[in-house]
Amino acid sequence: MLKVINLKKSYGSHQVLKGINLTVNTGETVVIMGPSGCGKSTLIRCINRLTEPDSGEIIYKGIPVHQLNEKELLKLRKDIGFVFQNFNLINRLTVLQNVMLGLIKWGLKPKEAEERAIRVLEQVELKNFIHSKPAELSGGQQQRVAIARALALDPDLMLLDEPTASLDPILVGEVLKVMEELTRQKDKSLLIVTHEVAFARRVANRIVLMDQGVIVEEGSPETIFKAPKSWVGRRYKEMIEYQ
Ligand SMILES: Nc1ncnc2c1ncn2[C@@H]1O[C@H](COP(=O)(O)OP(=O)(O)OP(=O)(O)O)[C@@H](O)[C@H]1O
Repeated sequence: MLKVINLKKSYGSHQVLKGINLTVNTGETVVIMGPSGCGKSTLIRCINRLTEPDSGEIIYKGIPVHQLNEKELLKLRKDIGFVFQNFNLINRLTVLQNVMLGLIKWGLKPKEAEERAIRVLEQVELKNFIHSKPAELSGGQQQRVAIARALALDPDLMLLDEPTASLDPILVGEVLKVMEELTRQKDKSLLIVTHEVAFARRVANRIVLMDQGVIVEEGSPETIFKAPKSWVGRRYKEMIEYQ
């Protein structure tokens, strides 16, 4: 589904990604973890070129994403959903309109777009809020709208960049629950950046640990959390034991 080869990115003299190699298979849930500032967000944003990598290859379903022009990229982003840390909803539109917007842009008739939007909003348990404005919702609800918006386009790959990072701890669970549902859809591949260790252990097929711009370890949750090889892995093992 996705293959990243020797991806590099620098900001000035700071090399944030130092040659990342990563694959995500069809239907797989891959979780990226690592200390703050190690390059997780930069990596996930480079995959659909919200951030431009300096060099390396990104191959999605055989398409060389690193070589696409703007127009081709827009088309690709329909098939690769992205959920940001801070929701990025449009405040003057209702929840329903926020979800419908992308569908209409992609050519659905308003009626079809509305039906599809309502269906995905039901899926994230927000049916009763479709006519609310984002500002009237809690952070957890807003993030679920953002997930619904990405889901509505029926992407084969979803990239989620710390979707619970800006939430009150009490609201984190409701978003994790929706994400866990997504991992059960066998036709969708997920690449998730998160600090939620217990969640990662439960849903990941594979965990990728990063430190200072490199992948230091990857493997199944059992391997990583039972017998980690890297210091990052050992830290997460301690966190699990402490919980
Ligand atoms: N647009 C930018 N300009 C300059 N430096 C940047 C930019 N974006 C990220 N960086 C730097 O790149 C490094 C990696 O950032 P990144 O956001 O990828 O880390 P992260 O692992 O996702 O961290 P966190 O878990 O805190 O979100 C950091 O040192 C950050 O300051």
